[in-house]
Amino acid sequence: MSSELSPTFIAACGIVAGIAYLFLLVLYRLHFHPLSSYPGPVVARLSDLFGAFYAYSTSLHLRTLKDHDDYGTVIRHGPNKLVFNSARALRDIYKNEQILKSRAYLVSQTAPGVFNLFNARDPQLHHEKRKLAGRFLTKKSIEAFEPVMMHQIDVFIHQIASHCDDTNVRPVNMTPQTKHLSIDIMGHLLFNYPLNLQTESTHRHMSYSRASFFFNVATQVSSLVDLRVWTLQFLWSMMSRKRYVHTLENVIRNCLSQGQQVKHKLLFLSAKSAVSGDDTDWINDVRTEALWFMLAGSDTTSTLLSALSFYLARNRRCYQRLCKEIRTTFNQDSEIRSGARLASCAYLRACLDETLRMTPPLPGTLWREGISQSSIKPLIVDGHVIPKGVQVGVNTYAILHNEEYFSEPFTFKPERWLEGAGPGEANREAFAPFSLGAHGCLGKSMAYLEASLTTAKIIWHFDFDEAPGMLAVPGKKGAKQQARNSEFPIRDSFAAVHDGPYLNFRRVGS
Ligand code: HEM
Repeated sequence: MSSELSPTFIAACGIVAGIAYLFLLVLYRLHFHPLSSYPGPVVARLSDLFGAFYAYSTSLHLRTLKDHDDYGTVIRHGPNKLVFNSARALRDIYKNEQILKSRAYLVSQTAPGVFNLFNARDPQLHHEKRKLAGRFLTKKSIEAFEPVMMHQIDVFIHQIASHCDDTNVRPVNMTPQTKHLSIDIMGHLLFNYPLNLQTESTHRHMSYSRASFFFNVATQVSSLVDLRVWTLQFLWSMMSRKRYVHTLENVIRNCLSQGQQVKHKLLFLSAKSAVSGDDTDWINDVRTEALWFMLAGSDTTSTLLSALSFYLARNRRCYQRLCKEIRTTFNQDSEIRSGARLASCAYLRACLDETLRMTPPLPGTLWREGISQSSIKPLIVDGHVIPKGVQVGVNTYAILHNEEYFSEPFTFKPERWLEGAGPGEANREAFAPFSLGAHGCLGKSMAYLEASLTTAKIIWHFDFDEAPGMLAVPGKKGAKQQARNSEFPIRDSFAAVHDGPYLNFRRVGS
């Protein structure tokens, strides 16, 4: 008899060992894991692939809302993940110095050891980067930038006007229109560079980046970070990254060739001070920052503007009230700018906030985890002691539809944001579409200004309503559910993805 084991025997042992391992893992995760007492879908309690699947199908926000309805305020949405649905958890997680962005954010690294503002987890490094970038988003800097932004908004108004002259009335698809506007504005903010998506087709590929989709799928499986190959550099080289990155690189090189003054403008994206035209490291550094900055500042504002136009087209009472406010506050187009008059438009601000509530541009769960060294003080979220290594978060879409904080959450009611709104008043403590704390949105003031000016100008120049039969409803199950609830249909790709609405515009008084 041969002493060697047969390959069949080895394979059989391997299979048995594999099955035994899986069986023990299932047993452990369901019954002995520190989070085993938390409710949630069985598949989510067993594997991160649950989140990855729903992220892939771009409906994770809807699934999370449903799971809160089915299982309660705190749910287990991965073997090591808890999602909360309370205002207290928002504060405990996002305004907590003991908490960092989850390691999962590192999937957006383009090379080991290279970090940008978005994925810098080290508090010191993040603070330094935020300080550099923040200099260009202070109140004073935004005021100085306003004329440039205004010029782009005027181009936008001109584009809409070209759709409604007497001989050529065509519906406007607000999604690409607002994307082109917001990317053009970001091009000027970051590089003082005219990308001109509004008027030319050359750079329009920039409005189709799939970076945030891959980021969203990958961050659901945080163990992928350990593989280090799962970086967006790798993913983008497979997908559309090349064109986007090349465009950014060309823009940066072009700016550098224009001289020292422009270099200083660009410097805010890099902590390095020595800059020369052929400094490849510096260019890579700036490019990595610029990529996420660009996405952060353009996809989001475009969602806000598209969704608001959808809600106004569908809710005519709100539309009439906003028209009255804008057309009585401003006597002419040139009066529409930042200042006391714009600030007095309380209903405009209420419409923006209600849109951000119903259609948050970043609708998902922003994962965080405790600092690993903080072993002395246990991490507590909404009264729950969080074991080490567990990721926590509040799902933005779910909390903004939580009936406890916002009555009739699927109804567009800007009035809930007005002072003295009474019993139905919105709960501001549960309102964080820009997130909170050290990693909260750096461009919040700019986003409100851009959206306020654009909306005020649209309303001042045009009347609009939805183009018959054309209002976009992408054919996804989740989107249908939203449409039933009279919501602007979005897909969750970290940043919201959408199409439409299609609107018919007429010049006021015509
Ligand atoms: C309606 C518009 C916007 C919304 C709803 C929004 C929302 C957010 C949210 C939720 C975050 C946190 C992301 C996370 O924790 O992973 C964030 C971060 C950020 N946003 Fe915005 N944003 C908007 C517009 C803008 C604009 C216009 C800019 C730039 C001009 C901008 C720049 C940034 C930056 C730089 C960060 C990273 C901050 C940090 O990590 O310290 N955002 N934004």
